Amino acid sequence: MSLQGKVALVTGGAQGIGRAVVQSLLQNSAKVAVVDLNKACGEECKVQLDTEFGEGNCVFLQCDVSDGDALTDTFKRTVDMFGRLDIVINNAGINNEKNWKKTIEVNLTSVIKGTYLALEHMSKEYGKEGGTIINVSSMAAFLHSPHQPVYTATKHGVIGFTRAIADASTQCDYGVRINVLCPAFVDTPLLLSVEHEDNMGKFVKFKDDFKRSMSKFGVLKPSLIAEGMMRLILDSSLNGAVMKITCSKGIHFHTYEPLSA
Ligand SMILES: NC(=O)C1=CN([C@@H]2O[C@H](COP(=O)(O)OP(=O)(O)OC[C@H]3O[C@@H](n4cnc5c(N)ncnc54)[C@H](O)[C@@H]3O)[C@@H](O)[C@H]2O)C=CC1
Ligand SMILES: CCCCCC(=O)CC/C=C/C=C/C=C/[C@@H](O)[C@@H](O)CCCC(=O)O
Repeated sequence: MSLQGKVALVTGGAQGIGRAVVQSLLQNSAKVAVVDLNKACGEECKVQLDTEFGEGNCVFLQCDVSDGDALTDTFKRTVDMFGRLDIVINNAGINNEKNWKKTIEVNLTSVIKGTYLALEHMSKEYGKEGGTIINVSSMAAFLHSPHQPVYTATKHGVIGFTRAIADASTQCDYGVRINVLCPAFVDTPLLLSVEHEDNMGKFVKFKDDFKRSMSKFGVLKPSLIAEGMMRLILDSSLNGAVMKITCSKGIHFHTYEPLSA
């Protein structure tokens, strides 16, 4: 499967799930813009990726995705540098129940903004050639964890927004497929946030329940999430799909009952 000639932008690409996805994209010969707030981690990531895949195939762009103007500029810089845009992964996310407004900005508002920017650069509506967008939600959208009410709300929002805009893409012939990916627990630095009052606020008292939940459901490897992501990128039949990845069922899709009158 070759993505030769394709250009991808991955938010939160410097570590965790985003980084695993960046590696898969490079392995499949895409050019990649690694977009992340963390400058040190992004620069270290770029050095390692250059060593593994050769210089000129990826770029690190520091950006806070919750800053709309900065995100707009980052998309423009990617297209200026690589000449086009074909794949956008809105992946950056945080777990912060204490600063819950920030959680909404990063996990939901920036996904909406990132989708609209992606459409400006890829949609036939704007005279572009089409492409594909994947928004990262979570299995938290299918549970109602008492330990993460706002995180959970943002992940529900990402699914609702993605399914609606995917329908708009079909109806208005954007030529862009838009899908959503919902992983269960994944072995990344994000999981450490449950230990900290700065992240969890008053819900930190539930940290042991959280850990029991991780033991019960298991913890996935980032490489499996990247595998799911590649399926969403390459399967041209998928639009508005809700991919779930869990230890018990692996990569599979959520099905919705058709609405009756
Ligand atoms: N790790 C897990 O168990 C699960 C994670 N997810 C979701 O997957 C996505 C990625 O999570 P992980 O890789 O686990 O997290 P992580 O914390 O390991 O990596 C997230 C990356 O996003 C970057 N980031 C954070 N805020 C940013 C901002 N404002 N602007 C730009 N970059 C920013 C961080 O610097 C970091 O490099 C998130 O949306 C998360 O909610 C979903 C389900 C499970
Ligand atoms: C520390 C904060 C980060 C939050 C991490 C998450 O977003 C992960 C939330 C994970 C929930 C995992 C649930 C897993 C459930 C499954 O094993 C299964 O029982 C659910 C039903 C399967 C299905 O419907 O496909």
